Amino acid sequence: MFRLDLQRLFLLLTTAAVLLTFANSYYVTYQVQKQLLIDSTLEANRVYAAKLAETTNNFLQNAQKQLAYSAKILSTDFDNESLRESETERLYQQSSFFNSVSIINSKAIITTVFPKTIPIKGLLLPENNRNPFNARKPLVSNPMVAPTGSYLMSISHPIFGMNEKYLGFITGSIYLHQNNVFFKLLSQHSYIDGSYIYVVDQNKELIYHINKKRIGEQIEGNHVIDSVIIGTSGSDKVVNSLGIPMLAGFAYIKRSGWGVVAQRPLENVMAELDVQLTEVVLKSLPLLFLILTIVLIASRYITKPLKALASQANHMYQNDAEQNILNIKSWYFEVHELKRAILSGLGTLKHKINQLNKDTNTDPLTGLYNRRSLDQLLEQWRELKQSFAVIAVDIDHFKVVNDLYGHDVGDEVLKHLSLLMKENCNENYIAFRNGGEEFLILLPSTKQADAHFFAEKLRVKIAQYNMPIAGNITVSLGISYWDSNSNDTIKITLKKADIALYQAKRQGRNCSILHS
Ligand SMILES: Nc1nc2c(ncn2[C@@H]2O[C@H](COP(=O)(O)OP(=O)(O)OP(=O)(O)O)[C@@H](O)[C@H]2O)c(=O)[nH]1
Repeated sequence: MFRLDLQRLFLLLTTAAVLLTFANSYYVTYQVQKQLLIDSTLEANRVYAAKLAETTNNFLQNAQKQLAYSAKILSTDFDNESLRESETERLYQQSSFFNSVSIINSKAIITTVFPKTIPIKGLLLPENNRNPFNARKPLVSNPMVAPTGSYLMSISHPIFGMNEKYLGFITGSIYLHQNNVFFKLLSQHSYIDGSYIYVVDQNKELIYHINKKRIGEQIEGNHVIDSVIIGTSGSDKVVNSLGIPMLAGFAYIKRSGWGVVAQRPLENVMAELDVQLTEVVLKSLPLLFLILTIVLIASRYITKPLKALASQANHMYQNDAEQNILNIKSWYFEVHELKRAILSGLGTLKHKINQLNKDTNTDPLTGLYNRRSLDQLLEQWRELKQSFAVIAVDIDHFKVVNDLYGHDVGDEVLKHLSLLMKENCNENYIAFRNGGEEFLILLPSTKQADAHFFAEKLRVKIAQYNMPIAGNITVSLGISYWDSNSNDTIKITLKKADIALYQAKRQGRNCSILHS
């Protein structure tokens, strides 16, 4: 089964944490910047709309002042045609406010017009265009269709003669579908960032729009327009008549009751934000990579000793395991503790294994090596061609000891006898308990005669030894010899020692016989 290692886990978690932190910062920055940009765009548009409203207001005021001045001059000699003609021309030429200037008399007849090319002189003012005539006061009209068919709006001023007699009025017209003063005034606005302005009258009709075709269009369902024509100024989000979300600033033009709106598509603002954010991301990438590299190095540094410990824990049975574990650098607390625990565990394990080895290779009663150890050692010696003599030892009439004194005393005899054999063996001789009251002593690189001499010496020592409760006992011994030149197998050699032992028994016991 696939299991993540600590380094990958560490790397995965820290990388995820770093990336999430960065992503969160980007997200928060994006949200804050978005709000800031929206707020600043709304504010910029509000200020701009207010400025344009003020400019338009000033323009209307100036235009009315000019008309008032002309009305004053005309009031002195209204019937003078050449004065009317020169005054309309002067107003048209000097002010450059109007597309045409005309004078209407008290019978609503157009008496004078400039440029003269406009064929309306002598015409009666249409009933639906008589607002300025009837109002008898300075007026800014709503857009209307003139007798010539032009879509226009007019600014007018009444003319009063002696004794406040109403003589008629003078009016300047602005042709909304042609190049006019509004275009000069309002089209200075930069359209690079997708923003634009428009002006609506009290009837929500477009008086000015960058797209001239839309002039005269009535706009419904736009809450910004609804607000501005009732005299409110401010800024807000709005969806325009084409369904495009906009950030709009709007301002009321007091003198005419119109509204000016400056707006920018939200999408353009967001595109600007995307550019800014991409720049932020690109600039933070080096730091992100640096952090991830540090994380990678740190993960290796932190997990390296743990990995080494885990690897050594899998090779505990190797001889150099302990040294390898000691060589692992434990530079932080947990690894140090873990290393200590593993070393302590290894020590306990070694001790247990030694104990286990001892238990499986020795006889629990006497502490001598058992038959299993004997077989292993003889197998080794056979491979190494190690010559040896073997002495088979058997207690004489041991049954009698058991019968007379009990099994426990018999056990004590076996223990004492084993001790005696161990004490008399030099460091090369090895004694085994072969089973029951039979023992074997292996004497490596020992000739038959020397082995026989040793057997005799041992036999005498045993015979002289005073066993607890049982007193003196005797043993019988059989000796044989093996080397690599021998025709016998090791098994036969042991058998021969056995045969010699039985020979000793038959000869009366308490003696040793060398197999011949
Ligand atoms: N107490 C005790 N007795 C044991 C043990 N193993 C074997 N014996 C006894 O050793 C005795 C061996 O008896 P035998 O094989 O008849 O031989 P023996 O009495 O020693 O006589 P010979 O060998 O002919 O001299 C038996 O009575 C076994 O019960 C042991 O571990 N403890």
